[in-house]
Amino acid sequence: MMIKIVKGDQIKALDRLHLSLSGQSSIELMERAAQSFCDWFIPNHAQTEVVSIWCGAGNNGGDGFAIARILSRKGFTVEVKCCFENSTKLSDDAQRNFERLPEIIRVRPLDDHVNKSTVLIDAFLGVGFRGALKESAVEIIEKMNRHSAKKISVDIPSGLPSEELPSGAVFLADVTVSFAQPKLSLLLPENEAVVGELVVLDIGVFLEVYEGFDTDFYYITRKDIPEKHHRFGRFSHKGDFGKVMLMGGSLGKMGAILLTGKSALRTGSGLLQLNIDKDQNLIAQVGLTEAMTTVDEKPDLSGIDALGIGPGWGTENRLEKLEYVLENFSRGIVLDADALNLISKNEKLLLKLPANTILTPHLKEFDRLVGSSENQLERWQKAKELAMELRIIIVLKGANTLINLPDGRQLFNSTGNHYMATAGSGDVLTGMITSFLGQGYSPENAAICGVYHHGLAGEIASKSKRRGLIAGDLIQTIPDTYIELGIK
Ligand SMILES: NC(=O)C1=CN([C@@H]2O[C@H](COP(=O)(O)OP(=O)(O)OC[C@H]3O[C@@H](n4cnc5c(N)ncnc54)[C@H](OP(=O)(O)O)[C@@H]3O)[C@@H](O)[C@H]2O)[C@@H](O)CC1
Ligand SMILES: Nc1ncnc2c1ncn2[C@@H]1O[C@H](COP(=O)(O)OP(=O)(O)O)[C@@H](O)[C@H]1O
Ligand SMILES: [K+]
Repeated sequence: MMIKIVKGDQIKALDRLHLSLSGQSSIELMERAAQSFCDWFIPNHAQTEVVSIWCGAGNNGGDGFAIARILSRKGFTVEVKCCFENSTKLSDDAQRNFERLPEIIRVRPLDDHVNKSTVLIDAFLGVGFRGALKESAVEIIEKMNRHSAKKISVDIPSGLPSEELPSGAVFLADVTVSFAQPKLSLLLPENEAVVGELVVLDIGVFLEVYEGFDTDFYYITRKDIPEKHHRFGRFSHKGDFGKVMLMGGSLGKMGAILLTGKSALRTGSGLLQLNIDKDQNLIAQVGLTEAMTTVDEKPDLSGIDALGIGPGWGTENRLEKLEYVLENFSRGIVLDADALNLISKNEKLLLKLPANTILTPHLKEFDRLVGSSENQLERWQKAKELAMELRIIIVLKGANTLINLPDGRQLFNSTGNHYMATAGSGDVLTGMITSFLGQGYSPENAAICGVYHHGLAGEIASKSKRRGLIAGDLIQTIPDTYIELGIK
């Protein structure tokens, strides 16, 4: 069961369902949210001198009061800024946490001046924000934005609607710490300057409660992954781990297909065959000693469990070969890079794609396939429609890669970071997804596991490599992702 991205105006109903199933009270859930926030905050902000928490009258403000109490008890100097006229306006749970503020915390009324703080926490407006901002709220948001402190939003930046772009003043966060599930607007690239870094914290909402909510958007988390993996036994042999063929590379671009090949092997493929141009054979054989090569225009596809096509391939004189493959192989295909560009130039190929073919376009490749979009919401919609129409899987790459399934579900990935925006990173992903297909995973699970492990490899590798991360580091780190997830 995967977390759904429930709409902002349904979150109250989601909470109620969780509370009735879990027997928890709403104030306990708020405490859990505040505690999760502090568990994330404390190790990351040990040097902070003053934390200024701007609290509204609703439950977002309630979270802020609870966070203030917890941080103060942990030794932080905390001040609370009241972003409401008087405390009679507070929601019940906000009121209770307001009353529990320790005396040591300085509580400043709306019109009071604010200290120079090192961190400003925005607990003014959360998912309860509706309609146009009141003038008084605009002023508060502008005041917060003028502050030079590091800015962190609780749940969602104040003034940002849950599913759209902001239409007026909005808090500009360096980091947004969202509870239970990311709100859809936090995943829009257009909102990057508003949201900053995105952190999503598990606050223990029961997975069962998501079932009744109507949305096609899901969020892939760590919990979803282990059960999707195959188990291999003591007597497993290399045939069980699958035989994959990769087609790609061309003069000057052999690196791409070698990266894809190494990635497939590191992901666990038992046998790898590279189908490359004859004059590049030596490079392939030397570059990847574990692989076999073929140079046939129409290679023998019998016995192949999965095919990955496109990295470094070029589009010149490839059409016939791609048609040959699409007509003669349907066991599991991943199309990337130049295979996608070839389709863009020959749209009729789209109709030849076997059901469940996996396409892995980045935004530009996707736009070349279907035409440009005004914004990301429109692009997501087009990806969903195309996946449904052709019964294929479209992996729309980027931060929070979106997997579009033939049944209309759209799954956002939660792993990865911007250090992965480096040449060849996509080639590595193609190798991983093809490898999982070859190991007998369903196309849906191959896409999910590929995307999740790829992002996780990026997270692990970037701990020591940061902006020096290269695609080869991702490949070397793939085995660590299995260790991290406890998968044998
Ligand atoms: N499971 C979870 O996710 C959990 C969620 N939790 C937390 O609850 C939060 C949601 O709380 P919520 O529903 O009380 O609403 P919230 O965001 O505080 O906003 C209400 C305030 O906004 C104001 N306001 C509204 N529109 C406005 C406008 N246009 N212009 C100006 N003001 C406007 C409105 O004022 P009013 O209109 O009533 O005068 C009222 O004061 C959620 O984001 C998360 O932080 C956790 O505690 C527990 C687990
Ligand atoms: N900012 C980012 N956050 C997370 N992942 C990213 C980010 N930028 C790129 N990636 C990932 O890196 C990969 C880049 O793929 P692609 O653009 O095809 O690279 P290349 O063509 O160089 O191989 C994709 O899997 C994408 O999801
Ligand atoms: K907020």
